[in-house]
Amino acid sequence: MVDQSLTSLTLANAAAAYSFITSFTTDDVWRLSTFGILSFLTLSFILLTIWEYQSWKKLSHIPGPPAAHFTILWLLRHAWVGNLFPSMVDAGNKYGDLVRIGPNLLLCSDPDELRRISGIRTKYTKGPAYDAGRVTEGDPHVASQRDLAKHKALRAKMGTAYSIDVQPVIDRQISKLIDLIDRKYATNRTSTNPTAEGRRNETSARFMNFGEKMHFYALDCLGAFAFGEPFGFLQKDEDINRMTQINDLSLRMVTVAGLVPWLSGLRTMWPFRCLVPKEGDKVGFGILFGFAKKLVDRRTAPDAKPKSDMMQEFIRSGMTRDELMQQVYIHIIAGSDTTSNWSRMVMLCLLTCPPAYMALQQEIDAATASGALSYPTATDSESRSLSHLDAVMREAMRMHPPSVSPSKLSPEGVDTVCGYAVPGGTQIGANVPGVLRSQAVFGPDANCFRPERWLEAAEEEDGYRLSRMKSTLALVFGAGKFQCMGTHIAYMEVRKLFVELMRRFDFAIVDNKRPLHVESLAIMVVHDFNVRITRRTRFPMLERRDFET
Ligand code: HEM
Repeated sequence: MVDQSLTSLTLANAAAAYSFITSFTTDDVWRLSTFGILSFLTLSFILLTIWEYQSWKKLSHIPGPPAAHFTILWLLRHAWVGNLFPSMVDAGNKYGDLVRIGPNLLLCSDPDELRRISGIRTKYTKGPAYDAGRVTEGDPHVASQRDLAKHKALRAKMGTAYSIDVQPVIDRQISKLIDLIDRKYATNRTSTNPTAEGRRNETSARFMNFGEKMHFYALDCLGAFAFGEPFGFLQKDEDINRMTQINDLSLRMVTVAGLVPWLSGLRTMWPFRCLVPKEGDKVGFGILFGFAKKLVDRRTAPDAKPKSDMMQEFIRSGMTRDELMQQVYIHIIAGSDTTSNWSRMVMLCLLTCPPAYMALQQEIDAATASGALSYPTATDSESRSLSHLDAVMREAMRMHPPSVSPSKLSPEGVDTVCGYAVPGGTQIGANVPGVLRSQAVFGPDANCFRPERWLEAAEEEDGYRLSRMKSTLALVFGAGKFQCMGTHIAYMEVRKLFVELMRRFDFAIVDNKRPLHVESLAIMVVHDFNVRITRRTRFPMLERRDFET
């Protein structure tokens, strides 16, 4: 009975509602929907304003470009057009040691603060920008690992691999490069060939893309000391599977994803996941996945013969299969663009500064003549004794750092950075390009490429200035618990390479007006760095037996 009356009541209500709705005219519907949309927009606007105000207020006491207080677009614009490092230097010069460059992003140019932020006992963690460096889902590689405990454990497992002797394999890649240059790109300064055609062939202006060859060299070194064999870039003298080309193209997206961290999350969603490299791709990074899988399968097979490379040490340290695969990715990402950029900038600085070029050549010639440098490749300790080479390498890196580290995340509570209160959860980036132009550390001519500053500082008795210059430059490799693990390897690769290049060849710029094209992203990208190479007569080239073992 009760049920029946309820049903009739509900039906009566529904009928009333229906007749109410059907009594609406088109105008009523139009007015109602306009009202709904306007209310929604007003509410969204109010919430957005409150959110913007709170986010602005949080760091409003820290100076910076006005637009950067409200939006990351200021920084994105500089990154997108490949002008990231110069804009960082400018911001530091204009606004001081701590600058607000985004609603929740600060840029610090004080070397002591940067060392503290990354120090061994720091409570700062890796910020969300590190997610942009992740290659696959699952556990990240060491560089993208943001969990401090997991990061520490992974670094500990990796430690011994970095103490293996990488010198012999680096020597072989240097010899391959020298041989390639000699066979394919170098010409003679003069020729005694009896025919005009012969003379032209021996002296005509061929040129080599130095930037590209440096990438080949760095990748082959990595392949050889990390995974037991070079990738073969130098041997084939070609961009195998367009690896370097696609790498360069992807760096713009990686930089943008580092500045707008939520973009990294999109790669797992449709339709973006279709664009992400995957195993089975015929070109680019996808090839890496297949390579990593095959390599790890081969090296962990029960009948695998142990090798003396880093991978063997990683296996010995008890890494899981996934961790071993991640090692392949991180080494290729961390160790190839960076080192090749350094070599490129050393060459650029030498070519555009004749006194430095001549002084270095004389130093290497004198050491060769006195028997202080071995043949066919000088040892690392012999190369270390070349003080001018050391000064040129450091000065080139100071003027043109190869990369910048992603920003760190401040701990809970309030920290004081450069005298400003910084609330927890704020991202702080290192203005390394700016720090390296510090007049307080490097002198009033810090904007000038002048390797002599390192030699002068080395002559001072107390050693204070030199040690301050060195520790400030070292920030290029990060600091403390986040510091680069391959610093000594990068130094060795570049130092040894330049001894052998400079004693065998002379180099000259091809396009004097624009020697190269640089895109300043989170990692510098270099295009069209063409050089002309002539053989020097003083020093013998290589025999094939010198490197085909
Ligand atoms: C000129 C050459 C190089 C430069 C400028 C450079 C720079 C850097 C920077 C800035 C970081 C991040 C630091 C941070 O998170 O604060 C890093 C991390 C790393 N680099 Fe390098 N790097 C170079 C060469 C290499 C090489 C040759 C290798 C390997 C053979 C390597 C292996 C690593 C690894 C494994 C990490 C991750 C460290 C961690 O997160 O604990 N790097 N590097």
